[in-house]
Amino acid sequence: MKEYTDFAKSRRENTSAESFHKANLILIGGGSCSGKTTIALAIGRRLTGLKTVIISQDSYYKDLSYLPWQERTKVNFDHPDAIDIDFLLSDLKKMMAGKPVNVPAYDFVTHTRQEGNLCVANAEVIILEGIFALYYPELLQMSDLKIYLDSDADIRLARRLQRDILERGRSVESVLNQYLETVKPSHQAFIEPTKKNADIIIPGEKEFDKVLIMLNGYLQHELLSS
Ligand SMILES: Nc1ncnc2c1ncn2[C@@H]1O[C@H](COP(=O)(O)OP(=O)(O)O)[C@@H](O)[C@H]1O
Ligand SMILES: O=c1ccn([C@@H]2O[C@H](COP(=O)(O)O)[C@@H](O)[C@H]2O)c(=O)[nH]1
Repeated sequence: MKEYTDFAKSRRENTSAESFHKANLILIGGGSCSGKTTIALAIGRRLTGLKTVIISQDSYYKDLSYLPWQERTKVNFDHPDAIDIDFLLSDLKKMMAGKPVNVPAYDFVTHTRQEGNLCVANAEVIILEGIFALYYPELLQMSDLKIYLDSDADIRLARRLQRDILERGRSVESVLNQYLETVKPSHQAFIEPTKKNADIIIPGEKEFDKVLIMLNGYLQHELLSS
């Protein structure tokens, strides 16, 4: 489960649900293990004065509980059809209108989605991170800022090997097979091309300090002065 943080006392906490202003949506796309979650959390921590929520697009993977186990493992999770985009858009629209939403929880071991325990309400800034965050046109249209994390494929694979074995119950063999069969070709076909939809492209292998100072200045100016 990714983090929800009420980073600061809301500047609009006395505002009634009916008169709630539209929340701002920041999209963070890029390849698997490019650093999307890391920078989302860092941006969120710096957005003082705004009630910020971080949503992982991974929470909206389609629930494969209807498939036999062997069939589930053959699914291409790096194809845009693997995401339940209608469900994600519906939840995001509610969140942006200030309405309460229970974000689902996705289990990478069983490839199933359950009811989650992350409840979002009255968010002022929504940060959505995911490999397809910059893919779907309707999502792009709803957003206020689009960021792409750009990391070399070999760095991403090294990070993914470590992460998937430690956190997602995979073996070295399964990570490498999945990478060569679906992750790498789908990255080239569907994810890398979304870079052109970004407002900012951030190198995902360096320290983010300078980028965060610049982004924070921009966001504080844009969001707090609106
Ligand atoms: N700029 C960076 N420098 C070094 N390690 C990083 C950097 N960004 C992310 N990582 C590490 O890479 C791994 C994957 O990062 P994460 O943010 O979870 O990627 P994503 O959300 O894109 O899949 C994590 O272990 C994280 O600590
Ligand atoms: O059941 C699943 C669902 C997804 N994946 C992989 O997850 C990554 C996306 O997550 P990141 O946190 O951005 O890395 C994607 O590349 C899928 O291959 C999975 O393995 N199993």
